[in-house]
Amino acid sequence: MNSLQVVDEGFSQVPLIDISALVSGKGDRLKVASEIGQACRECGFFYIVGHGVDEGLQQRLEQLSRQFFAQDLATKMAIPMALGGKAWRGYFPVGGELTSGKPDIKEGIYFGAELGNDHPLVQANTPMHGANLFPENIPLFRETVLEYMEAMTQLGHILMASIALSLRLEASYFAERYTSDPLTLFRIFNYPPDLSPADGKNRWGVGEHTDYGVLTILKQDNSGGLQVKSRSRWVAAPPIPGSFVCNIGDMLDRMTRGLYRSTPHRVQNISGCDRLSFPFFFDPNFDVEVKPIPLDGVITKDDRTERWDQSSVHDFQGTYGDYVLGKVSKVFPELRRTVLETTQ
Ligand SMILES: O=C(O)CCC(=O)C(=O)O
Ligand SMILES: [Fe+2]
Repeated sequence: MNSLQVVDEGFSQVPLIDISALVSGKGDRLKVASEIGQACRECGFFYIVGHGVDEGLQQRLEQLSRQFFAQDLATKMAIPMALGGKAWRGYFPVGGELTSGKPDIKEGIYFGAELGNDHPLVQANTPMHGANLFPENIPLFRETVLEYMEAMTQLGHILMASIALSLRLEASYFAERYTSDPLTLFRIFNYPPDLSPADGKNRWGVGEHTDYGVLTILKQDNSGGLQVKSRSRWVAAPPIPGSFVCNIGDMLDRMTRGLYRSTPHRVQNISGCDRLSFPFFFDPNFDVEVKPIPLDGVITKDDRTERWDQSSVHDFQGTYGDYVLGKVSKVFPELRRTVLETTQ
C-alpha cells in the first residue's frame, strides 16, 4: 500500500467532486473517498455536486436572507448578538466582526443547534449552546434555517465518513470519537459591495483566516469573491451552480498532523452587488479533546512555514471548546466578557 504524502506543490483551481455515490449508497464510495482525500491533501478545499440537498430549500433560504438584510439597521438590531449572550447567536452589523484584528466588511447572523433552557449543556452554562435568535418579523425564517441546518448536519456526517475512509480508517472513526453529537454553527453573511476608493489598499469582506473545526460546507450566491491560498498565490473559488464549497478546518489539520490542510481563505466582494454566503461548520463535540490520529505509514511532516495567525494547531492541547473559545474572543472582542469571563 502506498503511503499518503504531504507534497505542497500548490494548486491552480479547487477540485470538483461528484459525491452522489455517498448520498445514494450506489456506486463507488471508495473512489469518491480517494478523490476527497487527494483534495484534502493538495488543496484543503473541494466543491461537491450530487449532494442531494433540496434546491427549493436553498432558494427559500437565500430569498428570506435577502429580505432580512434589506431591512434598516434598527430592525436588524432587534436580535443583536449581545442578546444571544454566551450562546453566541444573533445579528452583528458591518464592521462588528474582526479577522486578524481588522473589521470585516460584512454583516451577518449566527445560529447553532436550537437548544432549550432545560438542555443539560445549557443548564451547565456551556458557552455556544442555547436558543437561537430568529427575526420574528419574517415568516418561515426560523423553519427554513432549522431545516437547512438539519440537511447540512446529515451531509456533514456523510462527508466525515468519507474523509475517514480516505484516511484508511473505519467510516465511523470521527463519529465515534468526535462528531456523533457535533458542534454545529451556521452563519448567514451579507457582504456589501466593496466601495473602497481606488487607493490601492485592499479591504476584505473577511480577511485571511482558517476555519477552526473539522469541516465547513459553504453555500455562496452568484457574486463570487472567495479566494483560497495556494502557497503564496490566491486562487479564486467562483460559484458553480448546484455546488457547495467544502473545506477542512484546523482540528482535522491537527488530527492528521498537517496531512489534510486547513487552508487560508478570504473574501473580497467586487461584484458591485450584495454578496450572500451561508457557511455551515460541522465541528467536534465541544467537550472532546482533539488528538492526532495514529496514521501508520503516513508521512506526517508539516513543511509549512508560519501560519496566518502565528499559532500552531499542532502544539495546542485541550478540548475543541477550549480552542474555539480562544478564537471567539479575538473575532468578537466585545463578547469576550460575556462568553469567556462568566464561564469559570
Ligand atoms: O463567505 C464566504 O464565502 C466564506 C466565509 C468564511 O470563510 C467563514 O465564515 O469562515
Ligand atoms: Fe472561513
